[in-house]
Amino acid sequence: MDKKDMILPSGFHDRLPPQAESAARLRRCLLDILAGYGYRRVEPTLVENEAGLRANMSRDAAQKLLRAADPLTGNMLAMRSDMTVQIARIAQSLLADAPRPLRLCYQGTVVKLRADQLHPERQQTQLGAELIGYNGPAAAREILSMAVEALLAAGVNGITIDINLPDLFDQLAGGPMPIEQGKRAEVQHALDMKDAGALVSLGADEYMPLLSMMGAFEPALEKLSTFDKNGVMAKSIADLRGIVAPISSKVQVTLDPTERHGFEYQSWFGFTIFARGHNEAIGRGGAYNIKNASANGGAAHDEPAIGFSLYPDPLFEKNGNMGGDNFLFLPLGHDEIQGKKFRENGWRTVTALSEADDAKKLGCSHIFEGGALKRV
Ligand SMILES: N[C@@H](Cc1c[nH]c[nH+]1)C(=O)O
Repeated sequence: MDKKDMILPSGFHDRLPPQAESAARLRRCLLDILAGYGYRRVEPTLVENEAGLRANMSRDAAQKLLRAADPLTGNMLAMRSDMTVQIARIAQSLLADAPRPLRLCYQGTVVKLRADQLHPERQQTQLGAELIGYNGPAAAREILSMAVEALLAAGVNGITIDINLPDLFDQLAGGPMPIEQGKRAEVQHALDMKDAGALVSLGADEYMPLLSMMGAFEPALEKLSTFDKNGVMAKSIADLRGIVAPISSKVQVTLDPTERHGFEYQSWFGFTIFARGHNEAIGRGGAYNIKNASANGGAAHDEPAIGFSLYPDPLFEKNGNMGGDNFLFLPLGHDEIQGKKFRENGWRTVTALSEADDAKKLGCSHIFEGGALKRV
């Protein structure tokens, strides 16, 4: 094989020991917490028909799919870039008749078409949970608590949860603080950019206070309730307090009501997860509605759902402890029964296959010699 053919495409990397093992341990630990909360595991396919995958995706996200024509059928195929939309498809088709609320969890690799400077990786691990059939405050509380518990169990430090209200602007603009339809996209963009000048020039001064409402959760929520003169958000504000209560002493919680970055389909509630030492978010979640898929013979109505996805790869890279203190070299002619016992007791045995094998070179910490365990 030509050496240059062995170079991987940009944005793709193999994971080697010890990171690959640390990654497996971390995934197991996160998934065990989700399983403990009654979330059943699903394994969606890596590749789907592009049209099916797009059905629950925004146009923007669909444009970032890595596609290829299927030589068997000529159909356009795509690799998944977000497993949440696959869970939505499964909930509406194969599991349309399963009782609600339906709790599912998943873990797998997702791929995107392009990398950018901020996100150089095109292949990522995605791991998460989705609760389908109800997305009110009680569901939000469960999902958020579970995400935090999983990350804490996995030893992630310095967690910050940023709470967002992705459809807040739509709610206000279509209700108590009207903005004419034709102008909404521009005002929304000004809010997204946190651009006070643009808000003024668009005549949306009323919305200015929203820009300064980000920060520590309680004070920011207090500001939001002062801003909410007519009390239209009073219930949502009380709900948010209830949702955050179980995690507020365990992690840092912030509020950024107008932030929508990365929320492709979430509705009344969203959150972004950060961990100390990582500039990029390590997870995201929120409430959304699964579009009616009755045309495929599935459920005949939109379904509320809520969930979260973690992107734990950066955590693996930092957890690269070789963990090599239990590698035991078994020389030629050792007792195989004894070897089995060692494995049962947690040793990882490396069996000599020829005289040339060397315990030290093979990374072993111990050797079983003359009936005794010795350090290498
Ligand atoms: N899959 C979404 C997060 C999410 C899961 N469930 C609801 N929202 C993302 O990666 O951005």
